[in-house]
Amino acid sequence: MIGSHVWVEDPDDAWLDGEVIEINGEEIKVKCTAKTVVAKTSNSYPKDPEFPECGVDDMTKLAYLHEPGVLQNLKCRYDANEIYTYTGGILIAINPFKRLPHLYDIQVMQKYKGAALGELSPHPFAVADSAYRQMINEGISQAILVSGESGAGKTESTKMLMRYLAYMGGRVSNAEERSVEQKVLESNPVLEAFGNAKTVRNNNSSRFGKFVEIQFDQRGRISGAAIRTYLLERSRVCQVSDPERNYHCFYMLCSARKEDVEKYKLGNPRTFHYLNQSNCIELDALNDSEEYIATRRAMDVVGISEEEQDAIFRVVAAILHLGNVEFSKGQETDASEPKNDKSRFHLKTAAELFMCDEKSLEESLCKRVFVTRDETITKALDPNAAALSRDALAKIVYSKLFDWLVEKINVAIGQDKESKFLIGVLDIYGFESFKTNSFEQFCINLTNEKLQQHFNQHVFKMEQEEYEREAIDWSYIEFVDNQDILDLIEKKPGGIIALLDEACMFPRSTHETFAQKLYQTFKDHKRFSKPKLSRTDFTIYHYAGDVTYQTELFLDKNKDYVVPEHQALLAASKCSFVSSLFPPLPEESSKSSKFSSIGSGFKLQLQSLLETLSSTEPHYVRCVKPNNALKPAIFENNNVLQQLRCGGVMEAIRISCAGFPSRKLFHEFIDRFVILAPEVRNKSGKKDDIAACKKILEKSNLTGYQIGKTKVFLRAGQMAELDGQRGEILGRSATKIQRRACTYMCRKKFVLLKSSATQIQAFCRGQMTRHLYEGMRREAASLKIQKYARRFLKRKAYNNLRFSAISIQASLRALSARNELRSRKRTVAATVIQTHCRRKLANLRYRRLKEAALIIQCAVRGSNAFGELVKLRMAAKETGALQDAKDKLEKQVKELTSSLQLEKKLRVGLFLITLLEVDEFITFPYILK
Ligand SMILES: Nc1ncnc2c1ncn2[C@@H]1O[C@H](COP(=O)(O)OP(=O)(O)OP(=O)(O)O)[C@@H](O)[C@H]1O
Repeated sequence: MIGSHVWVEDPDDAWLDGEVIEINGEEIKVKCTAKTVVAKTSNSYPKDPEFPECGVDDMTKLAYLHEPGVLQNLKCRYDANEIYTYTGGILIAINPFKRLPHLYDIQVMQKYKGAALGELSPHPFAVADSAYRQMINEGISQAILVSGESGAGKTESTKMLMRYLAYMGGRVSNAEERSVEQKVLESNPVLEAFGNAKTVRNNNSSRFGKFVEIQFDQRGRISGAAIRTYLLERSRVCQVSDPERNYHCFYMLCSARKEDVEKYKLGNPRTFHYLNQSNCIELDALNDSEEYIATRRAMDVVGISEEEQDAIFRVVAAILHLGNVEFSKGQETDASEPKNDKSRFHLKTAAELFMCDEKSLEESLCKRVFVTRDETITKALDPNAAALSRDALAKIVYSKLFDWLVEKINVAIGQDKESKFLIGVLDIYGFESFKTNSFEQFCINLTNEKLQQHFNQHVFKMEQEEYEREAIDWSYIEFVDNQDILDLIEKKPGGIIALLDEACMFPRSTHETFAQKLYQTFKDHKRFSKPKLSRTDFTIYHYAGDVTYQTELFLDKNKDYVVPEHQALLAASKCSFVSSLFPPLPEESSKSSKFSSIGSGFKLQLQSLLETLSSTEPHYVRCVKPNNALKPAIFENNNVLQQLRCGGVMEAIRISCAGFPSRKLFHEFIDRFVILAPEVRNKSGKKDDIAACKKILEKSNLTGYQIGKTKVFLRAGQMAELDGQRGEILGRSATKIQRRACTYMCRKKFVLLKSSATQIQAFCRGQMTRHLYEGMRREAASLKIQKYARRFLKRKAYNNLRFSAISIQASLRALSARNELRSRKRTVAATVIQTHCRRKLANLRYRRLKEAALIIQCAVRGSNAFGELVKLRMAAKETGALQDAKDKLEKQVKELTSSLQLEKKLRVGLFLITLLEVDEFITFPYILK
């Protein structure tokens, strides 16, 4: 319809959404954001107008379930850092390529503990929890299969699953002895150092498959564990393409502490042929010297002794030196010998490190011994063959070393043979299709075909078989069965592996003859083809896509036999560790064919793995790599879609939604959901069971379910719906029980508190009364004391006052007596003084009077004399008798005054002068003489 919104296919972006602007018969024109696209109506899908902004956490909840809808959902969740999404029971994990620590901390684990799958956001913890609970509740072993292409995040997801299982089933370990789960988790760095390498697809790619089996005891506690590894990529030891790296341990050892580097005669990794074939030596995010220390620490933890560690790294160093031994033509025809001194040095060092004989090492590389019925022939190898022999030795030693490590870790962890259940976690390489695909890809893809079949069987095939068995009404759901591909590869006789083994056993076979044989045998097989332009390649139409394999190295890589010369050489090593890697072969196998097939061995390993898996309840985690740049926040639609298709996720969604993904046996169903219709309880018999199930389903208002012969079949989401209703009722009941329990407990507490309170009160009151009484007593006592004190004080004050009064009186009396005495004395004294004074005054007056009388007398006499004098003077003057008169006067004055004091003399003088107006000049000299 014009104006409606649809999804249309696009070669670049897989799916584009836009508005229909034109319809021409079978074709529609759609206006998308960046361009206008013309597409077939059949290739377009309607867009959900009410698509939730943050998507849905389970694809089966999508209203419009189609490829673009799934993609849109994953993309919008990925953009919001929601990297996990369910597809029914499958967990899709999209690699965030950035750390999201908040998703994995201990609080998150606590949250997921016991929560039903789907109750919380999708998470590996939820998958692990569901597996753990199923194991405990139903007593069935579980398996969690983690798959995805290289770099999709399988190993990281596996670590999360293991951490959660360790959290749930872990024991409290003491400080000295580490628990099983700790040992399992701590063995990771060792396995990663020796089994991981940088590839184009992943900087820390596991180059081996891993199945960790965690064993539990009856009580659900971890009691043991075992690690099984699959098909380590051996060729990497001697062949590295740019920009990849060899196994991490080689670079770590070259960056080890100085004394180790010197001990193993190592140095710059670029000087070693096995490392310098690629330009990539260092990794940004990986510090090799720190990793070396971490690896040694992890080795300590898993119980690898110091001597063993030394031997392990000696072997690693020996491999590097071995790789530097080059060969040139020897003196004999077709013979070879170490090329130069440098090669000889490395050969000698390798022999020293392996602790074997140098000459024997050289011979084991440059010669082959053939034992025929009649004689033993020694054949020299040409330089090329010698180099191949050298590489074969390096590879076999490394792979034996890796196997030894795995075995050692297993011994250190310890298995519980008595264990009742297990949870296996499978972290195995995903489907691979490169430009050149060799034997490794062939084996890896076989694994994925096998696992896909397991998945098919579980999700689809068993589903359909069950529907038929249960005789329920279902429309036939087609699914892609890959049994024919498995037959093509592993059928015995006649499958590709069988033909390869055959070719390996015929000395004259080459990869060309092998390819021809394949073409002949499978020319009509619909899953096999011969590429037109190639004479030795073959293509298999795998479930996940077509892969063309190059057969060149198939024969070599399939041969898993230790060259007897190498075996003999290293078995004779003086180092017990090295010789233990090559224990003597049993008589039989050394006599019979030296060949054993890696392909067949691997096939058997897979068979055993699948047997284990089929005895477990599987859970699936599909890891998806959103881009090839290994960068965060880039979501490449085409890339993701391809992986979803390969992982069978799209098919699973389709089937899951179309069929009945949830089912339960009647009694299980009733046990679980009887709470929804309690009235059906206590009825027995099959008929009753069916009626009870129907009743429960009716009451829960579900439609579209089916009742089989023994089970109830539910459509996608219905189990969750029932669980939700059950949860609600249980929740309500729990609240009721809680309420009762709370009331009971509160009451009990209350009564206890009340009686305690009464007791306390009584006690307090008693105490208080006593205190009061004592207080009062104390008060009374204090009043008495006060009274006495007051009395005492009053008395004391009275006494003081009395005493003071007496003393004052006494002192006053004394004072007045004294004063009286004094006044009397003073009166007497005054009288005496008065008398004395009067006497003195009288005396004085008398004297003065006397003096005055005298003076007056004098004066009178003087004036008389003076008068006489004046008369005399005048007479003298007249008579001349003045002088006589004068003398006379003077004499008289002298006489008069001589007895006088100076003052009186002066007064007389003055008197004379003033009264008598005597010339002072005359008077004074006389007077004063
Ligand atoms: N959940 C995650 N959170 C953060 N980073 C992750 C997560 N999952 C994966 N990665 C990143 O992606 C890288 C590749 O992941 P991982 O090694 O688990 O891939 P893989 O699928 O095991 O690859 P291979 O098959 O090559 O071993 C990790 O080194 C890590 O950087």
